[in-house]
Amino acid sequence: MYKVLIVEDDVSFARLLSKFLERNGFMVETGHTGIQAEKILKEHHIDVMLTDVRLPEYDGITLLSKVSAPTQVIVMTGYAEVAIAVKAIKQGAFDYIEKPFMPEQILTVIQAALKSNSAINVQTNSGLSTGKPQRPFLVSEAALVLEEYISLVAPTDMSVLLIGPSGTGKEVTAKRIHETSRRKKGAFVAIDCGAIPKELASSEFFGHIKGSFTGAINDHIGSFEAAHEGTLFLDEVGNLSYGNQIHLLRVLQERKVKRVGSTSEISVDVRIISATNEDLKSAVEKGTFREDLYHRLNEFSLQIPSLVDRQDDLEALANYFLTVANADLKRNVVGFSDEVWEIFNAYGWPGNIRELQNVVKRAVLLTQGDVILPLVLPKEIKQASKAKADRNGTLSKAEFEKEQILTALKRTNYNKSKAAKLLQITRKTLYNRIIQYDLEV
Ligand SMILES: Nc1ncnc2c1ncn2[C@@H]1O[C@H](COP(=O)(O)OP(=O)(O)OP(=O)(O)O)[C@@H](O)[C@H]1O
Repeated sequence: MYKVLIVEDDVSFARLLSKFLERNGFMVETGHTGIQAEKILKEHHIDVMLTDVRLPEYDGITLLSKVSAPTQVIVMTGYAEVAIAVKAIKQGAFDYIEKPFMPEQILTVIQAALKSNSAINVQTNSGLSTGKPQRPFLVSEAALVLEEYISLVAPTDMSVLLIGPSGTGKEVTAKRIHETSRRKKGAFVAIDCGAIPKELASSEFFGHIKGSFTGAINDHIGSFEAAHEGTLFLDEVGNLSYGNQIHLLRVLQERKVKRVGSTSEISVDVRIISATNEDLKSAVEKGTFREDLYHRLNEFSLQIPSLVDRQDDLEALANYFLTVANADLKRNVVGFSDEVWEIFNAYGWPGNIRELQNVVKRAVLLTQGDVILPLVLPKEIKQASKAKADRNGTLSKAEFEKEQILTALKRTNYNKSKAAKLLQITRKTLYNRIIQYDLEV
């Protein structure tokens, strides 16, 4: 979780801002003066500092000089304090924001600051150390909405049903809910309901005692008991047999389990998160999935988007998997060529995040030089993206150029010098094109 330091002498505004950022998944520290902020900076790792310019003791610009990398600083200025904002940026602030601002505006600036930091980390990690990043910094609309829902539902004990295609990160989401819940000290136990034979499901869920059936050579703790005071993740829940659905429902109603072969009941305190990649509602209509169980599991449902529906996360995810693969394979690959990004952006990723992860790892393994080239990508990915490019062949030259410019700007976080470099044109030409195409940047 990223940590933000708010330095603001208006205590109620600081409190409001802090609550808003916490709801959006950040950890927050607050200081009301420069001296308090300095102390916090010494004691905590701060990813982003948001500071007011007008502070008691000394101002935000002086505080800026006491901050060192990798903390990014965003200065909050009053209306018409542009000169101060410019001074702040010259002295190393990442950006400034004029008060009053909309909550979404501050989120966008913080995300941009973190993104520019994560680019540095990716390079450092892939080049110099083997440390793996904790998780990628995702910025798509879909990822932000998902994060918001996770932070709302995690502190409750509601049963959550995760719905989404294979490889989209349902288990990762279930773990995040667990880790940000009050149950985080308890176990996270995952069962793949599609993988356990029907006749062993009871023993898997509820345990058994020695001798209760052929092959039961020892007492066995079931997943419910193992997840006591923690979270039980039921993957592919739609694959449970009708009989096992009845057993599961009974336990969820009574919160007690009986090991197979035993008569004594054991109380369990378990939160259930389940996942499905099929339409459970239609299974209910067809009568293959019990409606009462469906409602028990679905106190809150979350749709996990396909990778193509969160295209803005592709770059962060690919860079993240590059860093992880470098660490795993002890390699030093530094990035992807422009052609590879084009192929990645055009491809449909039917296997979603898992497929991207596998493609990047394989590419790292096959790469001889510093940069991943199309050469090391699987043929089907190149073919699919070529077909898409051919279909787009009807785009006019101007439309094509416009798209290229927008992609480059997005990829460089709207840094025009870097975008021009990427496009292999001069800054002046880029400015001319922005005016010519009336691009909002
Ligand atoms: N947000 C993420 N950040 C980093 N890695 C991720 C993220 N989401 C998914 N992954 C990776 O993608 C792979 C697939 O994720 P996961 O197993 O959670 O998907 P799933 O939807 O549960 O898949 P299935 O339906 O096939 O069980 C995993 O290796 C996981 O580590």
